[in-house]
Amino acid sequence: LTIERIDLHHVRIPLVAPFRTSFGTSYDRETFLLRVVTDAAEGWAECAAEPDPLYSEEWLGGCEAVLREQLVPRALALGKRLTATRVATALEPVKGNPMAKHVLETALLDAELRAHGLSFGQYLGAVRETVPAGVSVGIMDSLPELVDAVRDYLDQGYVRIKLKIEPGWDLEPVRLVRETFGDDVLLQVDANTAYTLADARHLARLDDFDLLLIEQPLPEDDLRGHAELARVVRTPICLDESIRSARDAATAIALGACSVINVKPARVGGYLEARRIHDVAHANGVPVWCGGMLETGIGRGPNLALAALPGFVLPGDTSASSRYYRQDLTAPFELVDGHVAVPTGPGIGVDLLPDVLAEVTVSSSTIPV
Ligand SMILES: CC(=O)N[C@@H](Cc1ccc2ccccc2c1)C(=O)O
Ligand SMILES: [Mg+2]
Repeated sequence: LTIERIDLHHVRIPLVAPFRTSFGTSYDRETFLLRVVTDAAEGWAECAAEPDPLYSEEWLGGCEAVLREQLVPRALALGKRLTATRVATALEPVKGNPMAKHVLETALLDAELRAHGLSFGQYLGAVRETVPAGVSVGIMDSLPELVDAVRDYLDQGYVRIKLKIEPGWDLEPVRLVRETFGDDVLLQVDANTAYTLADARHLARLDDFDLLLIEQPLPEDDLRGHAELARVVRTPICLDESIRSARDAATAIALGACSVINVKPARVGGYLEARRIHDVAHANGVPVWCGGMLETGIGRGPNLALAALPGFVLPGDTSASSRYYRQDLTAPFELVDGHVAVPTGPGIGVDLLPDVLAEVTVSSSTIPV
């Protein structure tokens, strides 16, 4: 492939409802889409970062700068030899910055696969045509509002409920959801690093509620703490922010820091590394599931292809478009009998709706190639 043009489309899309986590509240999704025009086809990808570095150390301004100054020049240096796999290798000398790497690698992979008429599912090794969808429920202003939200999602058919928790909003909401909706609902929690090892005995009280897992209770760099916690808490520990690579996955598994992994391509630098994490976990008998970052259809499409790999045995956060957006940037992903269909078209298998993109675009810019 030869890169002919790269442009960024900064978008701001209102969320259907505020989304509150232990690290903040979002009222709309602000991000950029990267379009790469090559001699063979065009590719698109969505940056998962937010305006502020609260989920991880990356943020939109930083992603754009590192793409312009570091990543795109290294991809261009490949000239005609450029392929998505070669770009992934060319970007390795650049430390960190996985979300910035993910958006460039994914756009190039989209272009490459479209040129070959291959879908992400075919390329990654999908074994299913639909995947069961879970839903991530934010921290609410009151318990009744939480119950209403969970009831609505269950009525829509979501097969798993994930509750965001933080100190002061954990045991009560979990107990109320369990009491209200019964023991059969698949239920898990996500703390986004909000606790410390000093909270171990408190977190162990969640064992009464038969949760599938407790996601990222401790800081992302506290593998030892998660391993200690796993000795006190019976509920399986799942890591999200702590796992940046297949090597991190191997380390966390070996240390007993987790027994489930939330795989997010944007957090690990792209789909190639995400598949390696799947392979490492699968080889160790550790279940994985596909996490989400409030993606529009541009990011949701390839995530669904990943979620269809054999080791993705737990419902992911691959919710329908309507979970976050009244109007998605692509044809909406719908929940049908608790499942969402894996795109079958070439590349990411979705196409932007130009008028919707125009409506939510704040600005566009070009990266010199
Ligand atoms: C679906 C889900 O819970 N995702 C992340 C948290 C997250 C990620 C990115 C976000 C961007 C804007 C607002 C909230 C966000 C929450 C998680 O699993 O930890
Ligand atoms: Mg998480």
